Amino acid sequence: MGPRNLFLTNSPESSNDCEDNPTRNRGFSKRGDNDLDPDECMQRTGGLFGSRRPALSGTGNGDTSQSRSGSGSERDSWKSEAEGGESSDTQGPKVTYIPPPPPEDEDSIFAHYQTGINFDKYDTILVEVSGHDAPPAILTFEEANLCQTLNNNIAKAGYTKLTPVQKYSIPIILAGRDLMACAQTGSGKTAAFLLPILAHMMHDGITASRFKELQEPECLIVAPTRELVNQIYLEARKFSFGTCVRAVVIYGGTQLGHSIRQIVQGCNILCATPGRLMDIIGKEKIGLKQIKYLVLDEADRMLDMGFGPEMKKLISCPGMPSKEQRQTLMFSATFPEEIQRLAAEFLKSNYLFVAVGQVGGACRDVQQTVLQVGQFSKREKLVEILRNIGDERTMVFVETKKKADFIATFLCQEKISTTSIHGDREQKEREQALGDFRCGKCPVLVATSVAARGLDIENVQHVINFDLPSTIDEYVHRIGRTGRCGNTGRAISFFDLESDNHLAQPLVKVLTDAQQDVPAWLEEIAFSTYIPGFSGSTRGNVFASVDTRKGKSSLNTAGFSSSQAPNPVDDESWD
Ligand SMILES: Nc1ncnc2c1ncn2[C@@H]1O[C@H](COP(=O)(O)OP(=O)(O)OP(=O)(O)O)[C@@H](O)[C@H]1O
Repeated sequence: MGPRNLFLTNSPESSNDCEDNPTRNRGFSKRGDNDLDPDECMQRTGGLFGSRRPALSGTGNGDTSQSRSGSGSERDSWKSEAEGGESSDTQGPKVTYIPPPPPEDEDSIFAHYQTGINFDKYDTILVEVSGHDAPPAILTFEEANLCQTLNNNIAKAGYTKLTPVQKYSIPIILAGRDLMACAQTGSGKTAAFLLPILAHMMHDGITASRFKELQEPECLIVAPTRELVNQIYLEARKFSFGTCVRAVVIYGGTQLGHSIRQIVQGCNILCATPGRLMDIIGKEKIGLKQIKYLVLDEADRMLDMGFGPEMKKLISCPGMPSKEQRQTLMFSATFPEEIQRLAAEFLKSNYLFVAVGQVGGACRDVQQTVLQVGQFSKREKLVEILRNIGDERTMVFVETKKKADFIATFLCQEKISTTSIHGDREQKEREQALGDFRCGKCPVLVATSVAARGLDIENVQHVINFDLPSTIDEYVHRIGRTGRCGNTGRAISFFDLESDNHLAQPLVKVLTDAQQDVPAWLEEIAFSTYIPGFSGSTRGNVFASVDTRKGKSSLNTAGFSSSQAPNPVDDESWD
């Protein structure tokens, strides 16, 4: 395959890219910049430079002919989005992108990949449920007593056996309880909340219909990135196939009018990114009165200081039922303890906490390797590894959007077929990039943290951390793009002694807990880098972090959490 998707980075704007400035990356800026989902914010005000960047030249398939949006504006708060956001004619160019409609044919709707050789090993993972009066786990789909249509859809999706998080979460949700669930990446958390919610809706009936002027969905699912929210929507659409439940997705970077048109056609399950959701609420295009189920996927991310304020605004929006009157469900693979405490504000006091294996632990089906590679040797090493890998699908994570462009360009020049995804690309380009990667047209995807969480892409065999992320939780999510659903995968991380030492200790712990080899040099750095309160190796401690209501104060696998860790350079850690 020839080189594709060259994204040149030598425009004056990109060399001045403010988001590479560390002080702008953590939501502390004096300007009140809020480091929210650039997905949501960046295209609204036209960027720091007042307008979108000019089109960048490219080669290959020509999909770079789109102009790229500016970057600085992505720090704007949701309020300014809602007030003067995409829909505003006065601020920045209008977003006109209308995503292609989802597939209509049954084969595409139910297309799925095979579970891997380690799927059955899920059964050996320890599960802890805390909180009072938890209903017993179920062992089979039949025990869930779902309606025939749902059972048919489950079968068509290729699900024959429940994963642990499903065994425990489904009866809890069916019993009407609030839930915080933590389970390893790729272990089926999406179906764990979708199936029981759909079962409730089928049982209780739905009120929203296309004939109503104001759409009032019964279920609201929020997630941090556009691609993830779209993926959840496709899952909701799959499981609700043949029912009268209608799922809708709305996200930034697309035409606002398109989002509204989707909603007015009827909306029972609304999947949304926070910025677009607040826009639509602000425009009174949906009512929240009927919300019975509120789901925060990647909940720790949704509650951290990037999205947390928006989520608080969401639950205090006019019409939103109080936590006593709705069912609130939170899912993630990582759940720092201080975020768990914040979550209490959203949940009934008797919520249940399900921990499948180690909270924040890495998936054991991913073989993890950490290499000591200095900044200036990284490119050479990357090419060497990619040449060995051949055409196997690989995600390469870097720390900044600018670097994503740069590395993608570099790999294309090296004749390695590469595409890229990050928050400065137009939504159309992002979707094209993901599509090219999914179908194998471009086996290498260079990504920022925007692609770290939730994305479920078949056959990703390798994850390479060209740059390590600033937090260990982010590391766990990134490497979780491979080794999904019982399949095996490999993760290789470049550890730079100049910048990554703060990660040594939590990294050793994550490796140890996942029964991976720990390089002696890494252990040495870990021991010499003191982190107050870090409990060191806890191989024997299966639940290093648990339900915070138990009053334990041990750190989770992270040692750091996303809200407290130093975040020196990761310009999309808040995406
Ligand atoms: N019981 C099951 N049987 C077979 N496949 C399943 C089952 N449950 C989920 N899957 C499949 O496993 C894959 C991973 O599921 P999902 O994306 O929900 O994982 P996740 O736990 O949410 O991961 P992440 O933490 O990365 O968001 C999906 O392709 C999904 O369709």
